[in-house]
Amino acid sequence: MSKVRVYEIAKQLGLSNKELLNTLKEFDIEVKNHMSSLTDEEASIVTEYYAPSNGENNKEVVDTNKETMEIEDDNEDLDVISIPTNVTVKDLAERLGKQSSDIVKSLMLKGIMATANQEIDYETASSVALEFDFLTEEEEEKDIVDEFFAEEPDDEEDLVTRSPIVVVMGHVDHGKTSLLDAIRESNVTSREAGGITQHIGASVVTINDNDITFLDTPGHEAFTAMRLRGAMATDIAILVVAADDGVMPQTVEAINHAKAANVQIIVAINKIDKPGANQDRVKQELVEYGLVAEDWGGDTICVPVSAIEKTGLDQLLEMILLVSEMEELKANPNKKASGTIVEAQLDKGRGPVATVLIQNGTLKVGDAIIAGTSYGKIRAMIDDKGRRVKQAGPSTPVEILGLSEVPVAGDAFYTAKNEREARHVAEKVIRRDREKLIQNTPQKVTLDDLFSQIQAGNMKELNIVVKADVQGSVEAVKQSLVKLSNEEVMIKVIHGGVGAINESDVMLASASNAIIIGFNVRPEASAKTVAESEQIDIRLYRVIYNAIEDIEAAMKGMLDPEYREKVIGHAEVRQTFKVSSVGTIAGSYVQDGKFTRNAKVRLVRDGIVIYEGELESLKRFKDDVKEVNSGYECGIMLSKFNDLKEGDIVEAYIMEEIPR
Ligand SMILES: Nc1nc2c(ncn2[C@@H]2O[C@H](COP(=O)(O)OP(=O)(O)OP(=O)(O)O)[C@@H](O)[C@H]2O)c(=O)[nH]1
Repeated sequence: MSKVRVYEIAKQLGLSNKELLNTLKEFDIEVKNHMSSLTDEEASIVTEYYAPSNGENNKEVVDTNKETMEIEDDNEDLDVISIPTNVTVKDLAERLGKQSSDIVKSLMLKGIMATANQEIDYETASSVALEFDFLTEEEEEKDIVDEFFAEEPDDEEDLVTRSPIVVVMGHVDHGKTSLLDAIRESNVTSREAGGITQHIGASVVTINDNDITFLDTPGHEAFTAMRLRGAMATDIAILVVAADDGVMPQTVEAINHAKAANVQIIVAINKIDKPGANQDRVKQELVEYGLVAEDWGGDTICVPVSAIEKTGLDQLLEMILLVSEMEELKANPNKKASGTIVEAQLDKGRGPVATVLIQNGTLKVGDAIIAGTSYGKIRAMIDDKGRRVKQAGPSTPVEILGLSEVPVAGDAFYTAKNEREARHVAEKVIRRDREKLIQNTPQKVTLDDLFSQIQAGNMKELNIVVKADVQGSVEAVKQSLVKLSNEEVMIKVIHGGVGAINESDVMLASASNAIIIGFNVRPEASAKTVAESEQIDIRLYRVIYNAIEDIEAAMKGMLDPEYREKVIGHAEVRQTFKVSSVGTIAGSYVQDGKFTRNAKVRLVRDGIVIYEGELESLKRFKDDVKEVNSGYECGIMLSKFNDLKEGDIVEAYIMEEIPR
């Protein structure tokens, strides 16, 4: 029985595939799509249906039928390609082996204007393909991003032991950097001369033929930043505690961070060479935090060391190996590599440079990788000893060149089949990120919507710019704010400075999606304009406590100021008159907005607020008035404040209810 395809008959009858498919349905002829075949009998049913009723035309129908069958023979030569439900003109062109311009032209003839990057639907794509003698079938829809990132579990027999990845944490000045340096140096001298360590963000130390990978950035901040991005790149945390100082606030933080991340802790009791060193006190204090030393009956390994005198280092390294052996750290070196970006920056000469830590598989020069929205083919790889390498296996850190842009530290990286796939996935990720952003973050972060953003998982880091009248306040605010960080959101003061809030503060806030907090300072006029257009939340306070309270409340979704101040005008003091028994009257000029008698006011001198209160009186010439508009002069007296000077700015504001 000969067969003919639906689209062929549609073409013969001058119908769209859809129309014909509908008709077939009416005749109860079951077909899946326009690629489906019809029997002669089925074909003649529809051709007859569409044929004019006179005899001549009937003959034509028969002829048509014949011609259709001839076409079928031609079909044997036609290639079939699969295309997705929605395909870009460019992608279709690639699949057809044509130029995008050929497709654009063909679409144009159909009355469809489309650019190379525009998507067209399956029907349209299919009709274009036909013109280039290609039959199409619809590709099953798959989320290529999900599919790409879905990792296949490894078979037990493919797994081999890998070396541990270690981070050093502890309180400031307890010797994290010194200890790392000492470990690296002692390791270098044990090798032949010339093995100079290259700073790539992580380094490999060898002891008794076993490797240990150390992340170079000490401290739990970097570690937590990575963890917040979902990267779990460390196996063991070395908690450095100075024997002369004991457990301090950041020691406790480090313990908590390591515990939260389920990372094994090894305690290095450092500075044992110092006269005030007291190891027992350290062990005693650690008990409070659930770390009981082995010689005290617990299971926490404590190693006494001196980074300065380089004692205890080998023992520490051996303990790391012991713990990693117990942990049975494994990976499969025989597959495409995946891991974490440890560090990344833009190098003037070499372009985007990133240090990656391979966690599974083997990375090779020439591999195409994707990390966040960055992708590319690896041009070169350099290890921590500064040597060029061709490939790197699990637990190895290498610096790589060849990425399209600088990835974010903490991002995971994956290997693609080729550069084309890497680009394709990156583009999809970018598009998806953008859609997500548009969907979930209609605007920049504000304290009012902080809670909902945290809940939606969009906010993992609240960036803050702090401006204050004196350096002391900047520091105080910084410290108290950072302490508010919790499991869900990390508060980061990205910039702190003295003086009025200026345009560059706002630009910085905009670029880093930050909010601005000001203490006893005001935004400059230009900063305000930019802040409005960029939708940057600027919060002004006179008391640090209030700021802490607000942010804390916002993080819990309980921010309550139902009123928000609205600045209604500014006036510049041009002349002052002292009137005995009354006080100082400021002859002022309303620069913008207006002044109303019942408005609240603040006096700003060089961007610093020096008074906040009420208007004592508002006059035009000798008369009391209810309001003065911009462009007019007026006399202003402040309630219980007389220290007005020429050039001061009086800001008028009202408290306005904000709709929730
Ligand atoms: N006596 C003695 N001093 C040490 C030892 N280890 C570090 N120090 C000193 O302690 C100070 C702080 O050491 P760092 O290595 O900078 O400490 P850190 O923990 O990395 O400090 P931050 O990076 O600022 O958090 C330096 O002056 C070191 O010389 C030690 O074993 N013995």
